[in-house]
Amino acid sequence: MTTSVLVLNGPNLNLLGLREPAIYGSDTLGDVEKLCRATAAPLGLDIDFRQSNHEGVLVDAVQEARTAHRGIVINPAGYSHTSVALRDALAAVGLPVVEVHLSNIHRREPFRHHSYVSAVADTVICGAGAHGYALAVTHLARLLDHAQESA
Ligand SMILES: O=C(O)[C@]1(O)C=C(c2cccc(Sc3ccccc3)c2)[C@@H](O)[C@H](O)C1
Repeated sequence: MTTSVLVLNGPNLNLLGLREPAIYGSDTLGDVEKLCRATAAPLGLDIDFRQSNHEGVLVDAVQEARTAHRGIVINPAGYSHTSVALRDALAAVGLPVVEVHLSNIHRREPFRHHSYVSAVADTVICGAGAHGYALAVTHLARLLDHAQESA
């Protein structure tokens, strides 16, 4: 049975690759999606890859994942630093969560150093660019394998 995971992307990531390549790299979000799918397939994972600029749409996607998916990779983008609602949704669904940031948020402006999501994430990966998504998918598979072992 194939295991399905949600890869959820926050605001403005649909514009990825167009500007600030020194910070976010030159990959587009489409490139990131292809990388996630190529990483997931040999691990027996299916990917539901989504992006929204709207906080409520992201909250709805997290809530839907409770019954539709086994785990979540999330780049909350700007909502990392502001959204208690997104944090609460992730805590409520009780799925394994890997938070990913393309940039090293701890080496940027102070307002980016805190993420509300990190307090409810199992793992946080930041500063590895698009490769961070491959690391996140790989690690989520490991978390799920462990969950199966302990079940
Ligand atoms: O590093 C990240 O992935 C991050 O999550 C992503 C963010 C982000 C914010 C706005 C746009 C983009 S992508 C982009 C960058 C430049 C031009 C167009 C799109 C990413 C930041 O809000 C976060 O602080 C950090």
